[in-house]
Amino acid sequence: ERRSAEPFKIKTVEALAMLSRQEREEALKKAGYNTFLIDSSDVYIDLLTDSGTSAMSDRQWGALMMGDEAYAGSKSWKRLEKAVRDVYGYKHVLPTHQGRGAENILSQLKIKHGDYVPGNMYFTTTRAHQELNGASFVDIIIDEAHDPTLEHPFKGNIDLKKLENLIYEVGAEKIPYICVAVTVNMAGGQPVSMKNLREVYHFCKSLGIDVMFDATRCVENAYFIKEREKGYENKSVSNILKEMFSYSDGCTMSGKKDCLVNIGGFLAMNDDELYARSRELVVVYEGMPSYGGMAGRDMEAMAQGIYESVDDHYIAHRIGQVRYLGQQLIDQGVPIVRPIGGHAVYLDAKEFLPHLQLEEFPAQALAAALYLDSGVRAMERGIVSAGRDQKTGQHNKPKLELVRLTIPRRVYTNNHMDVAADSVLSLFQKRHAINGLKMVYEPPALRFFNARFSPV
Ligand SMILES: CC1=C(O)/C(=C\N=C(/Cc2ccc(O)c(F)c2)C(=O)O)C(COP(=O)(O)O)=CN1
Repeated sequence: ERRSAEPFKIKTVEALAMLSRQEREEALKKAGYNTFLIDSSDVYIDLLTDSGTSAMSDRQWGALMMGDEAYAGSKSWKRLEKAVRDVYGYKHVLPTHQGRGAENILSQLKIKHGDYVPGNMYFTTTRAHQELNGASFVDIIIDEAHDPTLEHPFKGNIDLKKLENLIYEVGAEKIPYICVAVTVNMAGGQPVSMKNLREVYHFCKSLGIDVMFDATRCVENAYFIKEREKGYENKSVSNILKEMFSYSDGCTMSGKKDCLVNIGGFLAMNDDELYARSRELVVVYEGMPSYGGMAGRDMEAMAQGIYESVDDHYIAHRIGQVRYLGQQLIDQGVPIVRPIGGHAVYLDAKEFLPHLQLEEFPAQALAAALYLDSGVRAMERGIVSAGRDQKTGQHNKPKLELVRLTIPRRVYTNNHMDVAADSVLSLFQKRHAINGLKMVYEPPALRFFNARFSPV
């Protein structure tokens, strides 16, 4: 089969930091063995996140010059509003500075104290806003999602039985909406099938429960439906996306991922009343409903990015590059979450470092070892990120103890993927020599951002 290449060429480059091992050791110590605290200037290949780190296109950079910075009624807002309606199909949209801006407004408007918000696996900021408004998050993802080795094509699916049980237990009136993440970040960038979206939507509507998507990586989800779900192989990604969103009442969106921008987001919905109330809160938290925490130029870039994100050649390459890295590791027997996700390759740190207890923070230790070995920066997505149980104060112990190698969009070449793969492989061969960490500073909330560790 003929090999393929990027559907774009490079026009601008940024020099990367080529540090010595000694310099990396110093940087790691300074960062308290927490990759979040390493300076970007000390990072060679930055796989911490795909959030806000993607490359913009020439048309997006050009659009910046068109930014209409009018305080009200900005032309740039009109273009962004049209792009959201065109691509996602919602009636109403409100701009926010990024995803959690939308989560804040939605949670405040929809949640009453004592409510339950079921969803397919937690996400840190999403759950934080639900809890801040008095709700309890309830995980209703299928059991398979918690097994990193299972090759289920749609691990992000919702278990309707779990949803029914929760409704039976607490009553539909205690469930203001369910949050459907497309794809599921903490499960390894795993998609939800169209069949599941359709079933969940019709079931919830029959009980008067709203369905709100966390749409952050929805184009990647659409691509997996095209690849894996019968009847969609000949549909365009933009076509599949429109159908996906028809099974929702609204969504929060972090534009920093699939919308190909460095800042931006939105809250969208079909309900007029929710829209009217959201407009008021946007003024309180984000600015006018015609800029929502973004400059006009940011809105231009995001409008253009939304259209580019559903280009079939672009998304095929994007998913293909993540798969290119993941497959190399699978071929060498390195334990990673299967199937390979849409935006990242997730190392199964529990399998990788079976000699470490969870309390020695295996994923944190592996991410630190990876940076030291090659300057590749990854993100801990395990017991540290899971934080402590609000009631017992004990560590939450998620089944998945992962190191996320997150691939920014249109930034790195496959040579960078090879460097990352070689580094992971080299550590895998010496995995027994990797020691655990102890937490020497634990912040009170969302500890993973600022916690500090030292080698045991
Ligand atoms: C599925 C989903 C996200 O992935 C997401 C963000 N994601 C990040 C950044 C991040 C966020 C929280 C962390 O604990 C973290 F360590 C990393 C990420 O890297 O994956 C947001 C929030 O969107 P905002 O970032 O635009 O506000 C909502 N929903």
